[in-house]
Amino acid sequence: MHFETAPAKINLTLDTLYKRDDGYHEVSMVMTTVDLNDQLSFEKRDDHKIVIISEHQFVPTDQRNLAYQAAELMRKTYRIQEGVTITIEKNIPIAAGLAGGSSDAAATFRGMNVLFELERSLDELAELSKQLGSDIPFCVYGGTALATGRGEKIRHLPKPLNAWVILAKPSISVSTRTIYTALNPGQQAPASNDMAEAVTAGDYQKIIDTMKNDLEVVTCEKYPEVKKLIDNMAASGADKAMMSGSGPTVFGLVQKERQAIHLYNALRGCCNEVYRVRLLG
Ligand SMILES: C[C@](O)(CO)[C@H](O)COP(=O)(O)OP(=O)(O)OC[C@H]1O[C@@H](n2ccc(N)nc2=O)[C@H](O)[C@@H]1O
Ligand SMILES: Nc1ncnc2c1ncn2[C@@H]1O[C@H](COP(=O)(O)OP(=O)(O)OP(=O)(O)O)[C@@H](O)[C@H]1O
Repeated sequence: MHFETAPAKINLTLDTLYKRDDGYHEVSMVMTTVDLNDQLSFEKRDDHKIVIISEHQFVPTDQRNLAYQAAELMRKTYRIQEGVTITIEKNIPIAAGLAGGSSDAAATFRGMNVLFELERSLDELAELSKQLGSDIPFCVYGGTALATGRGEKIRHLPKPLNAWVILAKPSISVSTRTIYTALNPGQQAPASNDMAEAVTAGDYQKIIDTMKNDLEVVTCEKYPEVKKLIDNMAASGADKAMMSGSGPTVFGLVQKERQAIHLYNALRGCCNEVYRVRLLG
């Protein structure tokens, strides 16, 4: 039996540069992990099957699960004969913009690497993983990174300084594809290089001043409750409130624990799913 932790990620920046010929968007973004984690366990089986176990009612346990797809790809690539049982304890909200499924897939690449004693590098696993999703290579490494291309090219950054993150998820699900499809890219000046500098310098104020997400305007137009939540979080004392990924989760950053408790309690009044976590990066 082997265990892996799969953390959620937030985007500190998300610049959309242009639409590419392959249908994806060229992006530049700074991503960092937070301590809201799924827990996965991996156990060998004799019968060649990939079995996903999850008690969460909305987590698919068949081929639609990204962890299943990762296990299948690992088996094919490294000619693994045995099967695997993957148990997923789901704590990251689903379809939330927090890369929950991508992080489970990434944990499966790492977990099977250990379980079957493959001794492959994280670089090799990240390279393999990109065929399943743009966010997965980042999740293979975790930490903090500047991601470019369609999100799969990773430049590691140092851990950002300590900060509290309040996450609030409205009770709607947002399709990443739908949001990218409605996007008009390249409308705002890119901020990710400045964010990479701010993170490297450990400059909290510059991090706050540089945060931006080009997908926010698209999601807010379709779902006005997301915009309301961002405004509510800012009014309740977040140093900066912004949407993560394609949404609908909104997060606010603060530095002091008492501010974090205050913000958490304020948000609990208007939103069912609220989490108080820390930057892990
Ligand atoms: C919104 C983010 O989560 C920010 O980190 C990512 O950009 C999305 O990453 P992801 O969920 O891993 O996305 P994928 O599974 O690769 O792609 C889902 C859909 O999003 C769109 N997509 C995704 C990434 C990208 N750079 N450009 C795109 O246009 C494509 O329509 C694609 O069909
Ligand atoms: N392991 C998994 N956990 C959760 N959802 C999964 C998983 N595998 C596949 N899915 C499917 O993927 C869809 C998106 O879920 P996920 O939680 O990964 O979204 P997300 O956090 O918005 O992802 P991203 O931020 O990468 O766009 C869900 O509708 C779900 O059916």
